[in-house]
Amino acid sequence: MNQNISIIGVPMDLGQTRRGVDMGPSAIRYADVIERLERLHIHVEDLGDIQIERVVEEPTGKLRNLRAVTFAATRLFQVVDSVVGHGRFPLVLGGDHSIAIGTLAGVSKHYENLGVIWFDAHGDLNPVEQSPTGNIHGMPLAASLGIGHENLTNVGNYSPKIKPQNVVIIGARDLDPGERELIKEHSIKVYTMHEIDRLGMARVMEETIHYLKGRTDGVHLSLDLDALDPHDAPGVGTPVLGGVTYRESHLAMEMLAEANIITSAEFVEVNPILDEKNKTAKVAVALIGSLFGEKLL
Ligand SMILES: NC(=[NH2+])NCCC[C@H](N)C(=O)O
Ligand SMILES: [Mn+2]
Ligand SMILES: [Mn+2]
Repeated sequence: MNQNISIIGVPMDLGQTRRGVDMGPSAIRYADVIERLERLHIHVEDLGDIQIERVVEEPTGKLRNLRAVTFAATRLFQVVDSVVGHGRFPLVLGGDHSIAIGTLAGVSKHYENLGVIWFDAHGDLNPVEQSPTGNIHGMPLAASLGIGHENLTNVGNYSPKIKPQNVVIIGARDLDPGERELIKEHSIKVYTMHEIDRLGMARVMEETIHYLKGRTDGVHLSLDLDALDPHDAPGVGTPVLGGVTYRESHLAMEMLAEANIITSAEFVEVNPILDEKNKTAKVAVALIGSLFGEKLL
């Protein structure tokens, strides 16, 4: 793994309607993410937070806060682009999942075939018209595939960012009808909770690593804390019962560390207002530790 990490906070909460997820980056920093990484002898620089424009907006059709979300994504794109350009590993802390639009725009410019592991209870694949909520945090994977409002698909002035065959979704258990259609239409690889239960996380990760190793030249990990079961990660805005356990998610991170395939990552949807004594931020930091090679012995 790249031993030079740049941390970028994105205090974004306008991609959904539960207040508090903008405090995610602070909560993760207070849970000692930098100290944790430095103990692994990794060089960490903290670039601080991306500025979020807070203006009252009328919804654009079905889209809530399109202007502010696009503005933040464009800023994030610029910072991530420069971090990757300097040979450093961007570690993005959210913020709601809409920020993945900017992260992927910044990362994918530097790869021919960027792979994406979307660790999430949701698909975040809603085409605008089929979105049940109008919340942009339910759309970033679609936007990165080139599907959605052009403000979102065109961040960084190119589209699409990624190819459907380079995406693996892990932990899905809540998909909207439009998302199911898209998954079928583009044959996107998905490990729902059903497959995780049947095969076990070890096999799911072996297959995922094998699949992506053969076809990609870099892999971005987009980890939504709501992939975990709400018992283990209660501080999220859209919890869904029956999720990945604390242990399974650690195993997943450890196997990614061993395989040495991850070239960028983001940890999103930590909402301290909904959390219990910063538990979810602490889980995020523990997972980041495992992703960067923390071991007991
Ligand atoms: N990043 C997330 N937590 N996304 C949840 C999305 C929920 C739902 N599918 C929607 O479109 O609103
Ligand atoms: Mn989710
Ligand atoms: Mn998500």
